[in-house]
Amino acid sequence: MTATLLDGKATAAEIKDELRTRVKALAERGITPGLGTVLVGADPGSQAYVNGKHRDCAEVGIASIRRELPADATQEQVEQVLAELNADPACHGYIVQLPLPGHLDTQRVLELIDPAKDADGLHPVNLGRLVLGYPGPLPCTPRGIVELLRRYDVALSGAKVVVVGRGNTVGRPLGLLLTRRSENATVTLCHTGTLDLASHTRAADIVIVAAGVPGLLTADMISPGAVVVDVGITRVVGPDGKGRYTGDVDSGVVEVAGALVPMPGGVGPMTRAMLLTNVVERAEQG
Ligand SMILES: Nc1nc2c(c(=O)[nH]1)N[C@@H](CN(C=O)c1ccc(C(=O)N[C@@H](CCC(=O)O)C(=O)O)cc1)CN2
Repeated sequence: MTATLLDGKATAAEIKDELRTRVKALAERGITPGLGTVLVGADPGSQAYVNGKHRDCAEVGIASIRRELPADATQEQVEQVLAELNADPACHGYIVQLPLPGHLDTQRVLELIDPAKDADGLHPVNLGRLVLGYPGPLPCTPRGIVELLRRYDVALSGAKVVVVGRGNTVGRPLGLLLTRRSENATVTLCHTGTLDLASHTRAADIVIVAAGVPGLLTADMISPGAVVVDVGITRVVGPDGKGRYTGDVDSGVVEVAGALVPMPGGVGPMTRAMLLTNVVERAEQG
């Protein structure tokens, strides 16, 4: 068996088309949605991701608001930028690109984002809303995974899903999303303390790996026909000395799985599309 690839890039393009229509409808009401980004320092990876977010904005008609600070910016300077974005009516949502330089208090910075403008959906208030089942912006990566599976008609209701990884950005909120009544999946959340990981993944209909451990999930760890989602993205240096990104799913899995969300071209593009969706939704709410 060779798995069907679930194409996050094509699906994200489809979502961007839909967003363009919604942005035009907003323009008729005199509203231009605006996404802000806060980048501290000059890490090339972070710069590339922020540039990508602004390219996405331009593609769908969202206004870009860029704030850039030097790597040695003080906590106060960063907090001042957040206060400005919180007060700016043209900014419907914004993100602080992570990771921040080590001398900054990341938790405090993230807590200063106005929860109503939290385009990443990671503010403690919004994660709390997710726990309670209240409406609010959803974390982009978990939302992107659920949306991709939905658009490919992967049945979630009643499915046994194993999520590997308990991080606050992906694993934990994903478990919450998948167990909502609307998704209705049965979720096992595995992590570094899980004994005999393979006994869990082998019993699953869907395995979602967000552990940040290259090649963690191998073909012998899944049941034939299972749906596998690779959320891992780790930078490794090859024998040629060149850097590249690798996922958490070993290349042999494609021969056993029924469907595979690959890395690259799977979850990453969906995450970007969900960021735009959060901003457009916020603008639609007025
Ligand atoms: N505030 C945030 N910071 C960070 C986030 C985030 O969601 N919010 N996530 C990552 C970086 N990131 C977006 O910021 C991001 C990473 C990777 C991709 C992506 O599309 N990856 C490609 C593969 C890699 C490549 O070709 O460059 C893929 O999966 O196809 C998008 C966004 C950390 N910081």
